[in-house]
Amino acid sequence: GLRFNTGIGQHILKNPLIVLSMVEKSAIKPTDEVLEVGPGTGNMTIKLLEKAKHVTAFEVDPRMAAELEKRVLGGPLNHKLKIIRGDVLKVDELPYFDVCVANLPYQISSPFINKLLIHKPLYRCAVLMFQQEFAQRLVAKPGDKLYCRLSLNVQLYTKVDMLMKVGKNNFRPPPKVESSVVRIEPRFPRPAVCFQEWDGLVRICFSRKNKTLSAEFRQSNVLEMLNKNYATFCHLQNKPIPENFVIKDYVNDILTKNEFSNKRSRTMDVDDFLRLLHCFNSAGIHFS
Ligand SMILES: C[S@@+](CC[C@H](N)C(=O)[O-])C[C@H]1O[C@@H](n2cnc3c(N)ncnc32)[C@H](O)[C@@H]1O
Repeated sequence: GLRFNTGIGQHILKNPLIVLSMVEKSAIKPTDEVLEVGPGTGNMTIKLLEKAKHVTAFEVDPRMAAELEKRVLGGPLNHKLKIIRGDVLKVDELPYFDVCVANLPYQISSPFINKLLIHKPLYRCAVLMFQQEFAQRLVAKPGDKLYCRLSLNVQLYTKVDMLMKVGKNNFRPPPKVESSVVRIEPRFPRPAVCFQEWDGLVRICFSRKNKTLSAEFRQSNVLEMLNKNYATFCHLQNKPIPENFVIKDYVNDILTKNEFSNKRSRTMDVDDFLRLLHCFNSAGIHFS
């Protein structure tokens, strides 16, 4: 048998009920193009192929890719499968897909989510397995202990739901921590916000997340950056920087005027952050 390399997240789902449940939750139609990341030996791939029109599977381990190929070769599902041998993170853009289903290697959770967030073509949903705590951060709401920058970035572009917890003994070899499956559905229309600006703001607001916004924006490194960006902004607009301009007071005025100074980032939702970003940007304050 194959030896599993846990260094690249090889924990094979051995419980067929979990595989079936993930496939069922993804509600694949016979016309769907499916993207799978890390098919491994193909336990889930076979089920996806039975439901979908076509499956594209990225697999970085050539031994696994060979195993999967052997499994479908000569069978009725073979023509529906395209195996891409390589690292899914190394492609500039993900291929087109209607549904993405993956028992992801945990090492690539964050970078893969980021790839999904910048993926512009509209897809129906992604049903993904993560480490439990990572999944809880994705779905966390304002006030929750795990609410963080990741929650906001994901919830800006998508609606995320927790589907099920999956104990470690459903995998071979069992990982160290529990897992969870989430369902991600892109928001339509896609919010028309500059992601660099958005993420720049959220990053500052969560740098000391239990403080008030006015405290977050009193940090000298933050003020220095905003001052530099403001100078660039004025230069690009061909406007002189106002005489006696003090970034600290300017930022504080914006926060106060818009009733944000005493708010705390951990209680603010996506719409609050969008409004805050708009207040700053329309006053010439930029985060990227
Ligand atoms: C958690 S296993 C899942 C295997 C199978 N889908 C299952 O559920 O039983 C993760 C798989 O992803 C592959 N993998 C790891 N990093 C990858 C990457 N960057 N791109 C593509 N595949 C990767 C591993 O070789 C492994 O087969």
